Amino acid sequence: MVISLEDIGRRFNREWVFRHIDYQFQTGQSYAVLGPNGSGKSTFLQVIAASLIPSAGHIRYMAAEKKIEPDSLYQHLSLAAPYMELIEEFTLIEQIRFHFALRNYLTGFDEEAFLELLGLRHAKDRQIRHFSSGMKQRVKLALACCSDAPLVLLDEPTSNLDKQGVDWYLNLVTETRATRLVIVCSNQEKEYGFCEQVINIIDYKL
Ligand SMILES: Nc1ncnc2c1ncn2[C@@H]1O[C@H](COP(=O)(O)OP(=O)(O)OP(=O)(O)O)[C@@H](O)[C@H]1O
Repeated sequence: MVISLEDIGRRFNREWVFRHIDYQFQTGQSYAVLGPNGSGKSTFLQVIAASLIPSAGHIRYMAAEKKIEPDSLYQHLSLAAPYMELIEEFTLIEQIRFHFALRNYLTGFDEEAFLELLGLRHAKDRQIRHFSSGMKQRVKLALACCSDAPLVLLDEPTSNLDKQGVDWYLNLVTETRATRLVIVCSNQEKEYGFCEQVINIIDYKL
């Protein structure tokens, strides 16, 4: 997959969050989008995900040499973000089965391998609403990384994770990021150290 940004910007009312970004994202590379709180990382990720329209410029998506329209980009991406909710009424196994009824597993995964990797087998019949925030974060990350999508977007991936959870996340990404395009929004080195490319959103303020 290739994502090309041509002079894109996004503003809310009169205030530009970022402007004049020319950039190209390519499969096989991982990218970190950095910046302090409120600098615009999540806004940028939502523009990449085509859930927010850029206020200026153009964004183009290509996969397997075919153009993808922004309206159908959702079929090619998976996302884990603080503003993305799990279905609290479902048990874990219901959540997993619901998700993978709509998306395919990444090659090499099935329900058994997914449960093994998630490490929450003991809680598979517990409702998500009774999960701790760290357990929910693990579920979100595993669903995003183990879905068969060429584009993986991770916003603040280690929020609510303890040291063991951070190590688990780093293993998950290492196991699943080959041959995909991964974009991580972060302000913590521990969660993006594996990224080959870095974008500082504060470089695009004016
Ligand atoms: N829907 C919206 N309407 C108006 N302003 C918004 C909206 N969404 C975000 N903003 C503003 O855009 C700016 C960037 O916010 P954003 O959430 O993208 O930052 P961030 O870098 O992801 O922050 P954090 O690290 O705290 O998550 C902030 O000033 C925020 O108030």
